Amino acid sequence: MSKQMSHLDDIPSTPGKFKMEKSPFVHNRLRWHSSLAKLTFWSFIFLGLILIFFFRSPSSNPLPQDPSRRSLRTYNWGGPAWEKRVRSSARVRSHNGISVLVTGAAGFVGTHVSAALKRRGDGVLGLDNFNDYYDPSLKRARQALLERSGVFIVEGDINDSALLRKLFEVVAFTHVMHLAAQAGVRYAMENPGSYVHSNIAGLVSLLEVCKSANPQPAIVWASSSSVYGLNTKVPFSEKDRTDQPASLYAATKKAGEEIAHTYNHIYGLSLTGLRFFTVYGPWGRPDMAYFFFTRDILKGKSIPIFEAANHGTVARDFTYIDDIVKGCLAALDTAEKSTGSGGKKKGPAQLRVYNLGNTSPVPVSDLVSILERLLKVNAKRDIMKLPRNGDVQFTHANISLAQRELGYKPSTDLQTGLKKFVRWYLGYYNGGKKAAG
Ligand SMILES: O=C(O)[C@H]1O[C@H](OP(=O)(O)OP(=O)(O)OC[C@H]2O[C@@H](n3ccc(=O)[nH]c3=O)[C@H](O)[C@@H]2O)[C@H](O)[C@@H](O)[C@H]1O
Repeated sequence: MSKQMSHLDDIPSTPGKFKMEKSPFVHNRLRWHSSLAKLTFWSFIFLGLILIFFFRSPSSNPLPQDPSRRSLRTYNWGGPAWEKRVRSSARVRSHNGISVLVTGAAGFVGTHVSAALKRRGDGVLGLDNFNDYYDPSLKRARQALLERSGVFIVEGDINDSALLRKLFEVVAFTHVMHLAAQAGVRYAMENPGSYVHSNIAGLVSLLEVCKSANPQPAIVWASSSSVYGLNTKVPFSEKDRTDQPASLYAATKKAGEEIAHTYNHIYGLSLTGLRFFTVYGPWGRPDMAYFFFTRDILKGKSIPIFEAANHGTVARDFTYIDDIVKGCLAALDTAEKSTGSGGKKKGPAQLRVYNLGNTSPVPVSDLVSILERLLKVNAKRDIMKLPRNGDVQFTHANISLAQRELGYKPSTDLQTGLKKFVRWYLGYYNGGKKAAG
């Protein structure tokens, strides 16, 4: 009995399914068949699970656990009709105009820059992956807006090198305005992979294609004020250290600046990084404080207002979108040509970094007071300690370099800019009745 028990214990089966025989041969065969049946059964289950996962997955990305895969959908592109739209959108319509590929064109800054370029007769082609970091319907509305002015946005990811190569095959872009990125300082703790995917891998993917393009385009791209990290000397100057980022977002933007240096050095790509300081305005990003404060004040929800240690003020050098757009266009207009060709450097090329800020930081509590006045609603203020999740206490740009070399001169104060934002917000969300998501 005890022997039989030990055999039974050996057989990985549901009791009662097998009639146990005494013969060791029959017994062994049974064991063999049973193991085979088990193996087949589990193989089918395993295969089934793989297939279910595969078909539920929006792409065949081999990194299914990677949270950044959100944006790696498969996109439809190519074909004669598609190429025609690409060409027509990128066609220069003014004397001395430039032809620009704008990545992140359905984003906040991307939409405004694309529209401004198109208005002055430049050729503009947009590229955007329409990911769902925030409400994609807002991105679709921006797309519709651009479409009406003749800007086509290709749906695709900057990590798709085949798509990028195709775009450069169809159009000889003179410039790339690279604004596609994973933004937001606090979200980096929730989804770090998406920052590496867009801000590092995506940037390299784009630069790889640009370096091989013939002619190579000049590239202007969005860095961030967050590269100044924990610096305490203000205002922040381009000469200051940028080696103590407070968030992974900041670290990826800083990495971008170093990557830009490398591509400039090895391949002769002309590269200009713009350090944006908390850009706000109509068609803005719902993940930013001024935007969701507006939504929550209107809803009567309390809003968390951060405060530094010992009731220290948290402040930002809020910069209005129209000023940023002027800075972007000036950077494109002053960008020198890349010097390489066929993937080889032919001579030194331009490498620049500029602060694009407003030079007048405003405490976050003042931002809330302005919103209260504009919305005619009192906010329910929930003062809380500045969390250690990526935020820095203050930002303040020294813009003298951009002033000197780009003619950059911001002219919109926070009160005026927020007035325009609130007007847009109330119109877009139907008088505040349809709240932002
Ligand atoms: O310049 C940049 O490079 C970055 O600007 C922006 O980051 P930030 O300056 O952090 O903007 P934003 O989140 O609107 O917080 C504004 C203020 O509200 C405070 N804040 C925020 C949230 C909250 O719940 N409470 C609060 O007080 C908060 O402490 C802060 O003082 C872009 O999002 C980022 O993508 C990048 O481009």
